[in-house]
Amino acid sequence: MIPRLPSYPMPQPSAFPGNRAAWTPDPQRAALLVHDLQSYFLNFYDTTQPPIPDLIRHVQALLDHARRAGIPVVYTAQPGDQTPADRALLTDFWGPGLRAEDVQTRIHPAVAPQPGDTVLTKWRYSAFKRSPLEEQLRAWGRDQLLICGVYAHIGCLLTAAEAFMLDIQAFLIGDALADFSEADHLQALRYGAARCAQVTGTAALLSALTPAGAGQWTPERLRAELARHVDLDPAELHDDDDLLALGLDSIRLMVLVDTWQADGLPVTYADVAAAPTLRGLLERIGAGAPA
Ligand SMILES: O=C(O)C1=CC=C[C@H](O)[C@H]1O
Ligand SMILES: CC(=O)C(=O)O
Repeated sequence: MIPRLPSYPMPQPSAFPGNRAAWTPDPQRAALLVHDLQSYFLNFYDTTQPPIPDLIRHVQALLDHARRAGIPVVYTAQPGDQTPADRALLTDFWGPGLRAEDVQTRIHPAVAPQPGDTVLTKWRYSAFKRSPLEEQLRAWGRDQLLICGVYAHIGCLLTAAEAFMLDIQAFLIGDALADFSEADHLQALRYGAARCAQVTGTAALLSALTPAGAGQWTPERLRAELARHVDLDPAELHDDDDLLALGLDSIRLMVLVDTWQADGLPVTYADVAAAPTLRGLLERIGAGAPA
């Protein structure tokens, strides 16, 4: 009952509507919602064509950052073979829905849940309906919901609207959504920005979620700082050298971790002790492999 969905260019932040609210995403208040990115819903697109590759790439970036920053990740996924009683009026609009086959119900493998993520069963357009989402957010002490996934003008927008009515600040990540058409996508963003949500883009959101000091710890600065503490010239410190074996003592390591944490880096002493190399540290803070 869902039509074949056309390719259209992923809306760019320059085309996003102006926001009525002025909410600031906060890594201590936010949870990331990956909305219904199941193969069933994506397979109505040619997933090799826009907007899907951008959608997947942006959701991957959001997931990587959220998991590194300790922002809870929540997925919603509809069950297959829903009974008529469970599905109720959805059947009148969308037919019987997903079959209970992994090839339909699975979250797209490129953005699959990982240990520590939360996966909620989705029963209605809004992710809050017949779900513990609200209770879970309250339990986490989080009142911001960062929304990505499909479909923008249906479940993503209505979840944002219900969040708004629950006094939860909803952020529609405009270039990490997909919809039935470009017009539907843009209309969802316009409605959200004007009535119930903050519209943002992936890059701007990730920047806003990255504490100010974090960007100061470039790979080069980290290499120089670590080399200094093991009496080496930076060029002599190799990416996979064991820093503890080179003489970095535990007290010094704790001081370094305190400094990095104060600058907003999502790194703990245990992280470094588990992978005491420059490469391990850079991967942990999301700076990728050393230059
Ligand atoms: O089959 C369904 O349940 C649906 C199809 C398309 C969009 C709706 O949000 C979803 O409920
Ligand atoms: C995909 C879907 O279930 C929704 O948009 O609500």
